[in-house]
Amino acid sequence: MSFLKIQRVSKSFSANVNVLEDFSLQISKGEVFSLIGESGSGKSTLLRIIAGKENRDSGEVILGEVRVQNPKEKLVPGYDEIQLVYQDYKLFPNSTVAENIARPLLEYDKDYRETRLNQLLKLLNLESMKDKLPRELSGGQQQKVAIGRALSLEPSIVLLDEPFSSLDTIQRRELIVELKEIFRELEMTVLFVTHDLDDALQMSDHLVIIQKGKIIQQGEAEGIFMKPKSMYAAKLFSHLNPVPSNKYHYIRPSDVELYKSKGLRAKVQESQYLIHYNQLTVKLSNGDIWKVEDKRRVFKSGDRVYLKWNPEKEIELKK
Ligand SMILES: Nc1ncnc2c1ncn2[C@@H]1O[C@H](COP(=O)(O)OP(=O)(O)OP(=O)(O)O)[C@@H](O)[C@H]1O
Repeated sequence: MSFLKIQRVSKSFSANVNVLEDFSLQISKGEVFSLIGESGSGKSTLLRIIAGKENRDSGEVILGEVRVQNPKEKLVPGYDEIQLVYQDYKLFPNSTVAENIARPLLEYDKDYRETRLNQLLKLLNLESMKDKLPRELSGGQQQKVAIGRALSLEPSIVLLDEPFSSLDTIQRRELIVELKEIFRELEMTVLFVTHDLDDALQMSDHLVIIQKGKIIQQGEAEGIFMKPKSMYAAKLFSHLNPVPSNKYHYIRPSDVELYKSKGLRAKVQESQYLIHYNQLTVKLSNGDIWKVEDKRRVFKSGDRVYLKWNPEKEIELKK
């Protein structure tokens, strides 16, 4: 049964430009969804609307049994049970890790506050750092403290708005893996917004792809990879090579095999060393430029190469 229901939400900031258009999405309790879309596609606006921090023009957001009210309908906008964490979520610089995490609990009784704080420090593996100040921590640890603060009020949903984009790739990957485990343990419902497909996949198999304020596809990542419904969804995963014999068909570089004779003839224009293969830019006799993967690293610029692929791997895209 759906826990978060977003029903036909629309929002515009200026006339004739809808940032969100008739947007609907449902998430069950304990599910983690990754929402991916390019800059300006309406991701942050959506999260702010879900959190009750931005007025929607129409539509409803329901969490459990509760209708999320617009800020204009509420004296204090937002809800304790819906926590939004974003990139420049500021920690209090002169407060310790423990004080930062427990800050939202100041009105609760001392015993509960201490028990909850200790639970969170343990969960987030921050016990040894509880007396440190934010500036003594790495960027990843600081973001964990921010997540700890968001979790302190025992929210029923956490909305993450690119909270890791200031971290380097290694820190980011490690933090995502760690948080994923924590969310699983807490059976937390999470909506993670990013523009990076790798980050999205690290966090969850369930992708929601948005473009210009509308969902263009959602579901398991593998299904979208195999059967993307649009060029944008397809290209999130890899480059696409146009198949010469059918103007609606494309083949991914990883599905093309390379031979020294027999197949579709092409000439290597460039070879780029990448971690798992050399990426070749090749030119077909019809002038098309393809990207293919030379996994054995044998072809050089200027070489002839012959290409073959399984037609079942071709992706059909009509638009
Ligand atoms: N308060 C606002 N006033 C006017 N326009 C706004 C406001 N907030 C967002 N917008 C506009 O709405 C559109 C969507 O913005 P939003 O921040 O939701 O996108 P996003 O997908 O989160 O982008 P990014 O990945 O760059 O953060 C943008 O064109 C933005 O300029």
